[in-house]
Amino acid sequence: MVSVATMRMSEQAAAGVALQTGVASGEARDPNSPDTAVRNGNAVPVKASVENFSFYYGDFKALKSISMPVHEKRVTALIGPSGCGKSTLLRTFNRMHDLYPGNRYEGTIRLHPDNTNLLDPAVDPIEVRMRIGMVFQKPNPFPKSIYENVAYGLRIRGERNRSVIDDRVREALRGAALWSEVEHRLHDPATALSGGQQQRLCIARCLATQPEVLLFDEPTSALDPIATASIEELIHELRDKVTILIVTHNMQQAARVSDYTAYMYLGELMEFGETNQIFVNPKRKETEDYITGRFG
Ligand SMILES: Nc1ncnc2c1ncn2[C@@H]1O[C@H](COP(=O)(O)OP(=O)(O)OP(=O)(O)O)[C@@H](O)[C@H]1O
Repeated sequence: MVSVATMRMSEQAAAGVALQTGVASGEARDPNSPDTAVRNGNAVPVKASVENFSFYYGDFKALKSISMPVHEKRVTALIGPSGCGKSTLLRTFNRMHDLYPGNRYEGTIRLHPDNTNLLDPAVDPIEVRMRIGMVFQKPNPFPKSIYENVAYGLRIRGERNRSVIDDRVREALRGAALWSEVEHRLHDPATALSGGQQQRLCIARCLATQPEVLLFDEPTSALDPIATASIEELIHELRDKVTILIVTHNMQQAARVSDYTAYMYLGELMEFGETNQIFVNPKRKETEDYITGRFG
């Protein structure tokens, strides 16, 4: 991720700003495997591979032959101008498009290590959503207590043991950096929380079922700067535990929180790379124009 993103990219480069990147650590698999990518000299496993993926809303082709890796326990940002297909791609990961008739997938999205094609009609979308959680733009807690919001997914999975549920709820609220603020009011309605707390509750709700991937669709666009900073900090902490994909309109946020960035335009993937490379030394002029605010 990039620690300084407020200067124009060309100024950053000229000033020789040393941009900090998350350094891949020793969890590497075989570097020659197609499921790994070499980063900073270390192999980073791939959690999901998007392969030649296209998506149609009826006759409209919204995504065109996208291929990219999603690295394990890293944050990947999807950026690009309005309508380029960021949300369409993100929502594909938990098969949200299945809910509407006329939508059509082509190509594959494979989840590793089991190589499951998430788009295979034989793969149950409910099972996909257990493995891949989603946090939306606006916090959307259920009209239930704080505790029940987090316990919900566990109960759906059939967990009945009260002490197991208690432990998992506590662990998920801790994981979402909310525990200390709610431990004495677990049975209050979730709607009594502030917007930022509600968003962290929605993150805890996802974490309770221990997903492998978390999808964030502009998770801070409805929040004030302080709540935004706490969600960004949380995303930074969560990347040790879970693979994250985030859609954001905010270039500085993409630079701050992500390890990898995908720049999309008109349904195509224009450029994918490490975030510091994309922000400091993009290969394509279109990417540079977007990142520097000359376009979009
Ligand atoms: N339900 C739908 N039916 C038909 N077309 C759609 C539908 N949803 C999105 N589109 C179209 O698909 C394209 C990609 O939309 P998408 O919402 O994925 O873009 P985006 O990059 O996330 O945009 P934004 O940043 O404005 O949210 C756009 O041309 C949009 O108009």
